Amino acid sequence: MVLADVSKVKAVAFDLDGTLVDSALDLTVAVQDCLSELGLPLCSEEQVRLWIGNGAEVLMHRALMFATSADVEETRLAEVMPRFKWHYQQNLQKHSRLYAGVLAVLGRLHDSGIRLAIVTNKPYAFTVPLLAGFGLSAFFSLVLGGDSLDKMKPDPQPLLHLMHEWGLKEDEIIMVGDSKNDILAAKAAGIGSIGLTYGYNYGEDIALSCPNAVCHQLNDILPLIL
Ligand SMILES: O=C(O)COP(=O)(O)O
Ligand SMILES: [Mg+2]
Repeated sequence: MVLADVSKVKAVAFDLDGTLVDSALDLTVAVQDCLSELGLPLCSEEQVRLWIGNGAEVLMHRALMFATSADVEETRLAEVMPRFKWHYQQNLQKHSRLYAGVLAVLGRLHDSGIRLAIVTNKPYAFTVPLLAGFGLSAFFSLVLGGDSLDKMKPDPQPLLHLMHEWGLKEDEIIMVGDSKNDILAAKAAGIGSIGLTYGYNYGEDIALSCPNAVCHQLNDILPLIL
């Protein structure tokens, strides 16, 4: 590593999907329910894993493009989104699972006095119940969804907002995530990042985005931060 001076790190911004929660199967089921209602061909979980990363609307846009083999009008997407949201809300947590070590790692950081935030591209309305359902709410004093501000990752806006809210300098916070959007957002905000290899990153190697460190399991971030 790596991070310039870990002794300065006071806060960690965590990504959610592909970092703390493996949510791909529940997202797949919601996408498939929508496609099925529309009489369109279904997609696979493998495909959905490649489409996750830019929020629910882009996910559904990619699914519709695949299923219709055509570009998707904004109006069509706007009609479908309420159905996607309805389906996903029914089964936010049916198949989703925490990745190995999540509770222990968050507990350790929290107990060490590190402030924790969620900075996800997942819509806020799904993020809050999912965190609650997995017993994670108490770890996070700030939760930003993909629709909480004007812009989402890879734009730095959510991270800059968090740093402003908590009065943090660039070397006092790091971003931990599975996607190049997390690493790009961190770089644009001027902060360090740790890339995780087990999540969803459009089928690409997270190392190609040049995070400050790459970890294969969440547990491995602890010695880099504490
Ligand atoms: O919902 C998405 O597309 C990605 O969510 P994430 O930012 O938590 O990975
Ligand atoms: Mg992610």
